[in-house]
Amino acid sequence: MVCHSHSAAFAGKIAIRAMSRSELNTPCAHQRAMDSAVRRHWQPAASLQGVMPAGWWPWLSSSDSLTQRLDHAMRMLDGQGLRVRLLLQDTGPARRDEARMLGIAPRRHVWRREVALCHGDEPWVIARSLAALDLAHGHRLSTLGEGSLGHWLFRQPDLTRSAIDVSRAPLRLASTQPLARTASLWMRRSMFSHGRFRVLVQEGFTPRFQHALEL
Ligand SMILES: C=C(O[C@@H]1C=C(C(=O)O)C=C[C@H]1O)C(=O)O
Repeated sequence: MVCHSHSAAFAGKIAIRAMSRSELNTPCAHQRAMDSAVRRHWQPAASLQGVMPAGWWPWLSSSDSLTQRLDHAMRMLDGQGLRVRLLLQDTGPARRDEARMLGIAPRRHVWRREVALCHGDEPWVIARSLAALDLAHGHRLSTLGEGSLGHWLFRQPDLTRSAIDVSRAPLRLASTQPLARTASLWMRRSMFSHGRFRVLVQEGFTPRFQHALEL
C-alpha cells in the first residue's frame, strides 16, 4: 500500500488521538490514525482538501450533479451510460442524525428512496435520500421510479445545496435487496432545497467505483 503523509494539511483540522511508540513504528501508522479520525466523524468536505486522496477529491466535493458526472465517466469507459436501480421507495423512520438534518423529531416517518447508480450490473454509488412527508407528497416524488432524482433536482431553477459533509463510515441502506448490501468506502451527504421542499441526499462510493476509475 502506498502511504502518503498529509500531516501538514491535516494539522488543526481533526484531532488525532495520541499514538504509542510501537504504533508510530509500524508502517503507515500515521496514515491509519488520520483515516480512523476521518472515519468516526462527518467532516465538511472543504476541510479535507489535501487530506483525502487527490483522485477522490472532485468526486466527494463537487456540488454539480453526481448523476451527470458518473454518466459521463461511464460513457468514457465503454459508451455505456448510468443506470438507476431502485432498491426502496417507501415511507419509514429516519435515523437520528438524518432527523436532525431534516429538522424533525427522531424516528418520525419520512419519504425514503434508496438506489444503486450502476454501470451495467456494477454499483458504483449507492444512495439514500429522505424528505419530510408533507412536502415530498406535494412533489409526487413516488413517480420517479428508475428516473434520476438528481436529474429532477437540477432542473429546478431555484435549487440550492448545503455544504457537503464527508465520512469514511459505510452508508447503510434499509432495503433488503442484494444490491443494498454493497459496501461503500467514502460517503457524503448534503441537503437540497427547492422552495419549501428539502431533501437529504446521502451517497456511498463503492470499491467498484474506485477500481473502475483507478482511484
Ligand atoms: C443528487 C443527485 O442525484 C443522484 C440520484 C439519486 C436518485 O436517483 O435517487 C440519488 C443520489 C444522487 O447521486 C445528483 O445527481 O447529484
